[in-house]
This record gives sequence, structure tokens and C-alpha cells, in this order.
Amino acid sequence: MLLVNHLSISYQATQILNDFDLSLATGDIFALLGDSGSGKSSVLRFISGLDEAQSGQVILNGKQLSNNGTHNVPPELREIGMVFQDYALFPHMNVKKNISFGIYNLSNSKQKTKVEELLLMIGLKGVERKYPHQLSGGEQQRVALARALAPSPKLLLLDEPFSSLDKNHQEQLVLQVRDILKKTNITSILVTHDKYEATIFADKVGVIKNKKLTIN
Ligand SMILES: Nc1ncnc2c1ncn2[C@@H]1O[C@H](COP(=O)(O)OP(=O)(O)OP(=O)(O)O)[C@@H](O)[C@H]1O
Repeated sequence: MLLVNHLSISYQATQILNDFDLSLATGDIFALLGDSGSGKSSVLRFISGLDEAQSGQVILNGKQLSNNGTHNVPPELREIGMVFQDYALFPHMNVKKNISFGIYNLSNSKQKTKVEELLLMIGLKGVERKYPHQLSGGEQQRVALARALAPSPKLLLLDEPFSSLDKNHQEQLVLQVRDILKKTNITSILVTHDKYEATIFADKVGVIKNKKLTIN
């Protein structure tokens, strides 16, 4: 379960969020909408431990990761996976190296098995040795998802991962990723501008309005 309590964020004198609260059950897929500049990415950066805030608490599966706007647990120890819109993959690493990046502590044979399992799940069996530039945008985003899922995170944060894809493939990928997340039962938050995408992807949709979260 994820709890975000009393999150308030200001940059210089401008307040972006005021007492933002969010509660998700394990396995929930949540989409966060809001106008440009409303603070969607800022919420993800606080939850992931990258940016601090004026106030705010994060509790994931009973563990307090942040309190009073500061972080008790650094980003790399939070068991939170992330997928972004751009620069999702390391261009100089092949697909296998990209996916196994976060599981370097496993033995080579365990890494290999995990990469094969994930490639099968994302429908890209056999591309281990390809480089990102040899894949389409949608394929790259599926590999980015596999990389984020490899260490079995407790929470997955997706910041507009579908928005740079062409419309024809976008819906198919949105539904495919939803399916994968449902199978793995990972609690997820998608930040998006696209109301339709939010509706088909998520179990619950929320909007940032007047610096707070409104659940539809
Ligand atoms: N490090 C920072 N320093 C100063 N201002 C910032 C910083 N990060 C974000 N902001 C400002 O805070 C506001 C919220 O930014 P944020 O990126 O969270 O919004 P968003 O809802 O994700 O926007 P978009 O949909 O356009 O990506 C914006 O006005 C942005 O310019």
C-alpha cells in the first residue's frame, strides 16, 4: 500500500501543491492528470526521493520513506521503479545490459533468466543483443518497462511514457502495459496529459486542481 500524506511543494515563492494526499492499495493502477505546470512530475520526484518538499510523508508497504518533506530512504533503496518519456534507455548498452542494469547483484545465470522472462512478457523475445536505436519507440518503451520491473519494485512511477509514440501504436501499448502491471500486481502511478489514456490505463484517475488532488 502507498500513502502520500500532506505533501506541500513550493519553488521559491510559488506554491505548487498544498496538502496533497494520495492512498493506493497494492496492485492499484492510478493515473494523475492536471494542467501543465500543476505539479504532476513534482509529485513523482518527491515519492521517488529525488526532490524534497516543504512537507509530506511517504509510506510504502508500511515503511516510512519520507517524513516532514525530507527523505529517510535514498532513491536507490526505495524499491521504486521509474519509466520516463525520453532518454529511457542507455544508448550504448544492448537490451540485455539495459534490462539487467538494476539486478547486477544477481548471478549471471539469474540475470539471464530474468531478462528472458521479461522479454517474453513484453513480447520482445530474442532482442537481447540489439541496441536501443535498432528498436522502434514503442519497443524501446517496453524495454524501459522491463528494466524498471527487473528488480521487482514495490511501486512503479511512469512519467508520460507513451506521449512520444505515434497514436496508432499508443493505445495498444497502453493496454499491453496495463495488462503486464496487472499480472505482476505492482502498484503504479502514471502521469499523463491525456484523459483518454488515463481512463483506459488506470483503475483510478485523479486530477490536480487548486494545488490538491481530486479523485474522479
Ligand atoms: N526545480 C525547480 N525549480 C523551480 N521551479 C520548478 C522546479 N521544478 C518544477 N518547477 C515548476 O513547478 C511547476 C510544476 O512542475 P511539474 O514539472 O511538477 O509540473 P507538471 O504538472 O508535471 O507539468 P507538465 O505537465 O508540463 O510536465 C512548474 O511551474 C515548474 O516550472
